[in-house]
Amino acid sequence: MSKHVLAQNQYGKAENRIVTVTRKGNDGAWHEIRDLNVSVALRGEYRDVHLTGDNGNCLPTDTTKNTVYAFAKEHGVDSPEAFGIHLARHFVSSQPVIHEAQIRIEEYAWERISVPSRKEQHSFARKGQEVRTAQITYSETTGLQVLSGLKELTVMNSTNSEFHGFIKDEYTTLQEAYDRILATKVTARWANSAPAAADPEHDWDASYAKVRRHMLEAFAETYSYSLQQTLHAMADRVLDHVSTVNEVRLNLPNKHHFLVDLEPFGLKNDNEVYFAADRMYGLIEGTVHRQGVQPVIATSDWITA
Ligand SMILES: O=c1[nH]c(=O)c2[nH]c(=O)[nH]c2[nH]1
Repeated sequence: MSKHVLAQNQYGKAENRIVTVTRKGNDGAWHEIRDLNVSVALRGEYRDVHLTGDNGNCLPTDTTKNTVYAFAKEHGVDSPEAFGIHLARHFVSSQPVIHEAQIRIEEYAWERISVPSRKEQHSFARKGQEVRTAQITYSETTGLQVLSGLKELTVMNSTNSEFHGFIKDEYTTLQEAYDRILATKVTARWANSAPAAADPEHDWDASYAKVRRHMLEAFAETYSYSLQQTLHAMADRVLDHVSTVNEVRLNLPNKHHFLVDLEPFGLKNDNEVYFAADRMYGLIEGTVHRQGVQPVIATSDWITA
């Protein structure tokens, strides 16, 4: 027996990253997403667990994690508050040794990328995190070089993404995917032409907005067989539509969303509940430029998801 006093204690699985996709409309083509970070803390009769090694009162943190995902399917996520109330009540009412449950939730806000030509809506951009960048170099010999860009622009397609037909060697375990979430945090740089850089009337805000719009529309409209293909489509679209841009470089971390297996709880996961992994991640990088133009954007920057 310890001569010291065990005071406040609590435990549970923290930071369960969960994305839900709800399909609406007759054909289910209108998607709504919720993106949550859910932490569970349980308080109750845990003296023995701490003092004697008897785990008879211990509901595993792994179970609390499973409960979060199963409840997202069973009850849906109407709001962080309603979802948290379901969970907190459940833990306290289902186990006599649990006297209090605290659920902490962060919700990340997304806005729809509206593509006027399209009725299905499954493309989103994370709100309010994007950073615009610019790098200007002036040399006596070579003149002005203006690189524009953005970073921290997180986007998601909740369907229209597949990945299959890849090499399978003795270490390959990845399953082929025929309907997956495609999400990435875009870092983009683009090189502006010398005449644009030298033009005192050049409207930099307008060209930024135009590049951004074409990248987002290409992301939303491309039916993707790989993030590499999406990367190329985004850069290509910018070069097609913005004549003052000569080169586009994109760094696209593949922000993986894994379908949660709900079968052990008797629930079918019809592409509705995902685990949003923050690492490790695939990192897809590439430059696309106009014919005859020498690429100038550095390829060695260290970009993280
Ligand atoms: O779009 C993708 N490109 C890849 O190269 C890749 N590799 C992987 O495991 N998943 C994916 N997805």
